[in-house]
Amino acid sequence: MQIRHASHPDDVAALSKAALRERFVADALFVPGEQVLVYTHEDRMVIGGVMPIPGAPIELEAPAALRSERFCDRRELAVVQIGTAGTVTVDGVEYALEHRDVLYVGQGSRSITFGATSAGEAAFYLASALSFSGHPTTLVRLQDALTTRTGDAATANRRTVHKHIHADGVRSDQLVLGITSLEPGSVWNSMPPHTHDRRTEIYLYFGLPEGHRVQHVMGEPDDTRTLVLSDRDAVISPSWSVHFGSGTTDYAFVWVMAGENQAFTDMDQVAVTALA
Ligand SMILES: O=C(O)C(=O)C[C@H](O)C(=O)CO
Ligand SMILES: [Zn+2]
Repeated sequence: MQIRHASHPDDVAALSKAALRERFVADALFVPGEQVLVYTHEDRMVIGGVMPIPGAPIELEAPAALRSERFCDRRELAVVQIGTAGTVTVDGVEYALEHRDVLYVGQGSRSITFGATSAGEAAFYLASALSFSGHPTTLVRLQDALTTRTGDAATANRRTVHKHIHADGVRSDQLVLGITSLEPGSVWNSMPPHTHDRRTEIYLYFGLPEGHRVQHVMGEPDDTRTLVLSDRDAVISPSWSVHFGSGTTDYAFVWVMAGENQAFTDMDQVAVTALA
């Protein structure tokens, strides 16, 4: 498991592009037949990718750095299907996840196994935070997520926000998670920009066609840096950082937060004219 240390905003200005990526970007998460995990000390979140292949299920292992017998001994976990089909079996109960379905796995779950079928690619994105309550494991299908449309085509940011795990939905201790999709012709996500000092947020961009990129903006509002991201790259936003970006075409992203509260609206918006 890769380890990313927590960061101070003053560090960011002096970092080279390569060092900025090493601190905040997680790429190559999706490797056929493997489990790839990244631990960030920002709110002790873990993200990762698991890509089983048909006939070779993968059981989630607790990396040594967690010092726990099982992954969910002290953690809750969200599993997002960004491929097309596959199964997650939690303590003997099998859940079939289609594209953009999310499985919330409660703390205390013992055995978590990822499987693929011949029906399509199984690409599971994992996001986890500390938890001690043992909330029930629950499947949230895309069509059951809380759905809102926001933004404006005139400013190229018309998008649909699906909230799968949130304060008024599936119960969790920390995780708040959803999927946002840009409409054709719209490219700017998360406008107007914002920070939320009480939560870390991680984006995983996906659905970005070959030959396209997202220019992701991070940093304190008055001292931003950009990162050019590819399909299936994740980027960690510490609580002090804005997190927005523009693609060379439309795309989608999984956003997941953990921290002090689960209040989606607890954010400090930043006027575009205040960015530097
Ligand atoms: O497009 C958006 O707006 C978002 O998806 C915003 C994220 O959900 C977010 O940053 C929540 O804090
Ligand atoms: Zn946010």
